[in-house]
Amino acid sequence: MNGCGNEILVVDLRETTARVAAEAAVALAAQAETHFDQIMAIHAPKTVGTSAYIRILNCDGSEAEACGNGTRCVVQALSSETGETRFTFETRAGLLLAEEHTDGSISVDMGKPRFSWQEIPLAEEFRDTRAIELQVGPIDAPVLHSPSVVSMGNPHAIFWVKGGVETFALDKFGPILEHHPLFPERANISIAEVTSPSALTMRTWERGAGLTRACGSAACAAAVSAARTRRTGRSLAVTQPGGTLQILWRESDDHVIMTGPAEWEWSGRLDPETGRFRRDAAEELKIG
Ligand SMILES: N[C@@H](CCC[C@H](N)C(=O)O)C(=O)O
Repeated sequence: MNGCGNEILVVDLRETTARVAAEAAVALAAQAETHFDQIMAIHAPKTVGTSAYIRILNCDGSEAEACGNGTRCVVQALSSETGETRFTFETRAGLLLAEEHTDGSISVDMGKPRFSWQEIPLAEEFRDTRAIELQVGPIDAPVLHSPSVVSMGNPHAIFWVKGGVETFALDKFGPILEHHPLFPERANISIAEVTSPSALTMRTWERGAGLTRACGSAACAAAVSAARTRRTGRSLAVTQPGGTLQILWRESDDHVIMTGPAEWEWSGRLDPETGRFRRDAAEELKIG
């Protein structure tokens, strides 16, 4: 599947106790046909009242706490199977509520952003995480500097730019910043440009996945950071290379609501331990 071009492998493990091995994820990511940004592994619920437990893996085999685009894909896969439209998922980062609307768009309640340096986490104390001391390029003429940092369950840094997000070499400085000692759990690195009080454009170098066409949690992180730094209001259209997400940072309960599309592409059978894979004939079931 894909969510705004973020490549997602949804793996249905509800009927088994098997888990996707990190080696299997790396093997799948290495093949053109099964290359993905994240795996969303759907497991039987662990907690009464939840629809499923979701384990998220990046293409380097590491685990992530949150994946907004992948969550919309899971909603679409499960709703096309069951006809249900509202789901509560459990992840490493807690509970996520999600809903499919009648027009096919899907909203995910991504929870509350966290701003303290310990929660992001950062390796050293920063009292104000709206703009921290970190820069790329010469000390007296940095190319990028003073990112906003926030946790959306997973760690994000957003550098504010002008003149077009595509003009910055994110492929070069993304991996360096992802592994910067300031981020003990690494970080998702984005560059963002505010284009109006209710819109921004951005690109993201994802932790564990590299350059992607979209990142839902980064879109939330950028929207919240833009509002928090008074660059925009709290309801924004966030455009990434793969498409546009609508992000609302709700005043009433501090939760961030992400709304956007999900698209089914094809299905197959997978050995979660080895990553061995066989694509289904077109007429076979999508999931299950
Ligand atoms: N593509 C995702 C984010 C996936 C996880 C991220 N790479 C991490 O390790 O934190 C999204 O849509 O949110």
